[in-house]
Amino acid sequence: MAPHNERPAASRDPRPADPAAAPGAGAPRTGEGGVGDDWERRLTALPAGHPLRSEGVAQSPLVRTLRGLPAAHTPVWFMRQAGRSMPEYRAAREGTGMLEACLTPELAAEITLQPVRRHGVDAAIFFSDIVVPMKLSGVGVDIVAGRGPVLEHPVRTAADVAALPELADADLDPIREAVARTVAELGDTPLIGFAGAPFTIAAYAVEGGPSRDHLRPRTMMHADPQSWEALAQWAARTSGAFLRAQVEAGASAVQLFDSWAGSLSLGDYEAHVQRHSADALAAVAELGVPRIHFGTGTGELLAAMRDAGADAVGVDYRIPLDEASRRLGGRTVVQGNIDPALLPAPREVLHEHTRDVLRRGRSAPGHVVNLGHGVPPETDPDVLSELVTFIHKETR
Ligand SMILES: Cc1c2[nH]c(c1CCC(=O)O)Cc1[nH]c(c(CCC(=O)O)c1C)Cc1[nH]c(c(CCC(=O)O)c1C)Cc1[nH]c(c(C)c1CCC(=O)O)C2
Repeated sequence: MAPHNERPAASRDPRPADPAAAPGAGAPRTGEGGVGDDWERRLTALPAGHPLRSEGVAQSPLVRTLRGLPAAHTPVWFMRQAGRSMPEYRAAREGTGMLEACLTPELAAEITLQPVRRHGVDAAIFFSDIVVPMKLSGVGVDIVAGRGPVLEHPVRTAADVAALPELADADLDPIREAVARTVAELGDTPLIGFAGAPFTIAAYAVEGGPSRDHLRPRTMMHADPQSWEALAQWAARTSGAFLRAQVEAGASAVQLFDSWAGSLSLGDYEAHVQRHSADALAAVAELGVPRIHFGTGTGELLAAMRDAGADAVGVDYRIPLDEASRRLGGRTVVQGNIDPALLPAPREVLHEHTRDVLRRGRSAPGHVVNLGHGVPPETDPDVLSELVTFIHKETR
């Protein structure tokens, strides 16, 4: 790997940078997990030959930043970077259903690699979907184009919950194979694995499909707390196993997507949701990979989401990163939060907004640039490539 220019972007880290330092060599910033945690100790459970054990991936801007260490530049990747905005994605997906594509290892690996090749982003995100582990366990679910996940039978009663099939370890083999194929091509670029958080998974299960306010799962947690508990535990086990399979096969970081947690009050989040997300994140704790926790509309939940066991918190476009960092006590790495609405704006407008995001991100102990939510399908892919170059130039 080329030696890194170790000058921190905005001298936000007063410690001298040492490019030869082993992971975890930095002085701890906090004593309770998150930034500055004892990474080296946490690596011991990772399989031999794992990419995170290589110098290239361990010293990559994404991994260093998520660990709270200074990096060569501010890393950037985009949620939904693999998808309909790219002509090569549309070509690869031609005639293949979404879930079928996710479960064809060669195709899933190829699609995962496409945005890394095209945009030069600092991470790949595994091409799959939050409902894939549900599908692999045997639940009747499909992804309907333009709509999202739809279940054959919504899960609404104690009997529905009791009938949910358990995911078997061997069910995850196509995931392991796709991840292994992907990391074999990625070199020093880390792969981010992901899963849906229990609330977001349960929201699809109880509603039976996409919904706006997620009323049914929110009703269930109060009206039938036992069923809610059993459903959320099932979702945490299933998502946890999905995360673990990706990490063991080669993912070097993970993101838990609680996309719909923004419909919850802080009280409901703490009483009925947080411990289940903590269980999902705990499934990879001993493997030592950095963990990102993301939701939309979750400005009130940021600290609670961090406390579920995350090293970094993803922030949507609704609150600025300096305010997010303040709510996190200034001790947690943040990810975000370019407003996807600005992608088609004139270049100077997008650049000014991006500079503002970078400036505000400097108030946190680390900043990974992302969008506030996924790449809209109609995005001009050249805008994303140019944005990556711009961010790297601004922060080198
Ligand atoms: C809520 C959610 C889902 N899936 C996901 C979430 C959490 C993130 C978020 O909040 O957006 C997660 C997801 N889905 C997909 C990825 C792949 C990696 C990446 O980010 O590049 C990831 C991380 C691929 C996908 N997942 C889906 C697509 C589009 C399918 C297609 O190309 O036909 C992709 C690329 C389908 C999907 N799957 C889901 C929805 C709402 C949709 C959109 C339906 C549509 O508009 O057609 C459920």
